[in-house]
Amino acid sequence: MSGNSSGADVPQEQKAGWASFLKSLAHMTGDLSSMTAPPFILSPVSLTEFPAYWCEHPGLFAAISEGSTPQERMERVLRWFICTLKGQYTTRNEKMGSEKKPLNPVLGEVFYGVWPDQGGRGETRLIVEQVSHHPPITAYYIENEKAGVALQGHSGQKTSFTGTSINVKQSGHALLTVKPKSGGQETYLITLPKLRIEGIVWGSPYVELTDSSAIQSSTGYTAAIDYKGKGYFTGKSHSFKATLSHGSKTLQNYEGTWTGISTVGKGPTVFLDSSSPKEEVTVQPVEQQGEWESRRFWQKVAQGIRTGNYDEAAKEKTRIENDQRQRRRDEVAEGTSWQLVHFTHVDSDPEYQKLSNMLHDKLTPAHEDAYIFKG
Ligand SMILES: CC(C)CCC[C@@H](C)[C@H]1CC[C@H]2[C@@H]3CC=C4C[C@@H](O)CC[C@]4(C)[C@H]3CC[C@]12C
Repeated sequence: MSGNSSGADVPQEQKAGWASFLKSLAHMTGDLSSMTAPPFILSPVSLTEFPAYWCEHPGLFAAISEGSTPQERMERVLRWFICTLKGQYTTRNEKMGSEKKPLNPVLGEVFYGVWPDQGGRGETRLIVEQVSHHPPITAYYIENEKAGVALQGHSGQKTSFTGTSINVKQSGHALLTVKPKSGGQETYLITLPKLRIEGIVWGSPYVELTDSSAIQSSTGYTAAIDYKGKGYFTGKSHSFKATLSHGSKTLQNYEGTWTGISTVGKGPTVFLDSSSPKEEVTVQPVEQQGEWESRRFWQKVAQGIRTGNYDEAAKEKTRIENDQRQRRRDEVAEGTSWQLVHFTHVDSDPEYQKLSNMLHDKLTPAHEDAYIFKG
C-alpha cells in the first residue's frame, strides 16, 4: 500500500470521511454494524436479506434428498454449499462495484421470499427474522417441503481491524434436515467460514474467505473445507480444497474456486461450476408488504441511498433509531420484552450438540445457543 494509492477508489469529496472512518476502525469493539460510514460505501440492502443467498440454486438444494446413499447425499450437500458461496460473498461487488455496508437490521425486522416450483422440484420458502439487535443476530428458515430439505440457522459477526483489512468471525451455525427419498431423516451441521475484508485502504472492499469450515452429517460423513486467497493453492483468489471423510477414512478430495470451476478426485472431473446462473428470491411488491418487512421498513432510507439523497437517508435512519430506543425504554418501563414471531431462543440445541461432538473440531464451540423455527 503506497501513500498515493490509498483511497484511490473513494469519491474525491468523501476522501476525508473515508480516512476518518478508517481511523475509527482502529477503535472498533467487535461490532462494525453500528459504526457510521461515508455515504459511498452504504448499501440500501438490510442484512435480513442475506439468508436468501443460501438458496439461489434451489435445484441443487432440492436435489440433496435424491442422493441414493448417505455418501452421495453428503456430496450433494457439499456441492450445494460451495455453490452458495459466490452469491454470499461476491454479489455486492458484482452489483454495486464493491462490498458495501449493509443496513443494520432492527429487532423484529422480517424478510420473506420464495423460489417458485420449477419442473416439479417443489416451492422453496424463506423466513428471516432479526432476533437480536445488540449484538445483531439474524435467524432464518428455508424449506422445500416437497423435496424434504430444510435449513435452519442464525448468523452474527465479530469484527476486528488489522490495520489493512477487517477480520470477520461469524457466529452461529446452520442445521440442514434432509428426508432422503429412500426414507428416514438425516441432519447436517454447517459451520461458517471466517472472512477477511480486503481492499479497505483503497476504498474498494471485497471479501476473501479464510481458515476452514465443515459440514458434519448425522450419518457419520464429514466434509472439511479449507479456504485460501491468491498465492496459496493455485495462485487464484477464492480457492478452496475440501475432503469428504467417514471417521478416519478419507473418501474423496475436491478443489478449485468457489466462484468458478471445481473438480473432484485426481482426474479433471468437474464437481461444480459455481458461476452457473442463480435464481434470485421472489419477494412481494413493497406496497403489499407488512410494516416490519425489510424492504418496506427501510424503503425511504434505501431510496435516499440509491438516489444520492443522503440527507434524506440519514434523517429517516435517525427517526428509525429514535423509535427503536423509545420501544426499548417502553418495554423496560412496562416490564415487558420483545416477542419473537418465528423463532424460539434456546440456550443449547441437542441436535447441534450431537453433531458438533461428532465433528471433534476446535472450530465449533462445545456449547452454542440457537434459534428454533416455530413454524
Ligand atoms: C465495507 C466495509 C467498510 C464495511 C463492512 C461491512 C460489514 C459489516 C459487512 C461486509 C461483508 C458482510 C458479510 C458478507 C456476507 C455474509 C454472509 C451471510 O450469510 C451472513 C452475513 C455476512 C457474513 C455479511 C456480514 C456483514 C459484512 C461483514
